[in-house]
Amino acid sequence: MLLQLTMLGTGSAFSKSFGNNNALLELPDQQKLLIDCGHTAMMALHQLQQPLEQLEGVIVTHLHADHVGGLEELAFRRKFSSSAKPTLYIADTLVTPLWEHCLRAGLEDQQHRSLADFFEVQPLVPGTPFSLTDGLDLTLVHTDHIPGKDSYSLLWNQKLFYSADMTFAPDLLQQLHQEGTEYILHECQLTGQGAVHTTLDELLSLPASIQSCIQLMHYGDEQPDFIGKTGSMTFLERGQTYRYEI
Ligand SMILES: Nc1ccn([C@@H]2O[C@@H]3COP(=O)(O)O[C@H]3[C@H]2O)c(=O)n1
Ligand SMILES: [Zn+2]
Ligand SMILES: [Zn+2]
Repeated sequence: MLLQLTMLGTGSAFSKSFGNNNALLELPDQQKLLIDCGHTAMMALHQLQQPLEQLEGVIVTHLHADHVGGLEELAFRRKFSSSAKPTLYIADTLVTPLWEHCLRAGLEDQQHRSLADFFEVQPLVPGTPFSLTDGLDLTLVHTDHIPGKDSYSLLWNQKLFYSADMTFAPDLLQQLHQEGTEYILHECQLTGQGAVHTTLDELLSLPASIQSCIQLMHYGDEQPDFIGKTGSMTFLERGQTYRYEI
């Protein structure tokens, strides 16, 4: 099964150079899904000349603006075009907070009173594989990010791990590696203490066999200073397409 991932952006939350860390995923059955939809996602799709009408859906990892800030525009533009509602794949724990705390103020009117007026909502049970299409399972893995806020990483067929935002979890990465995960797309804070993110120094402390599986994303604008300083780990780049056999 070949997964094709185009990075809409690879930057940290406040990056001005790399855009929000969001991706366009293309499945073997031609379905196109967004992985997160931050406030720069709509511009990134426009620049890639990717029509919104061709998106089947969006997967949401957690409720920060660099991951959900573009959902209002997506919802409005799909509502007022003739295309079908996009499917929203989201942890069951985040369905109500997404509407009540993020989207309701902008989207609600007398005719549109819930998330289901804009999206086909597909709640996912964290830890339970969900079959997206024949031969492709997505599992949400609850990972630590902001204390008290639910946040999820994505595991595809046990082979590809997409961290989204998380603090360093060496035991999880070790376990995934032992269970056959071949690709780890990991967020990376390049400077400072890793209070709510994983730092480059933490990733560099991992065994070499795990580092060789890692591609770095969600990095700050200082990234050019770190080229050549990440061991065998490479940087994912904005606008580039990557292919993973999983
Ligand atoms: N407790 C917190 C909460 C937020 N933040 C910063 O805000 C950003 C929100 O998006 P992010 O990509 O999760 O990165 C967060 C931190 O930069 C932070 O540094 N500490
Ligand atoms: Zn983020
Ligand atoms: Zn976050």
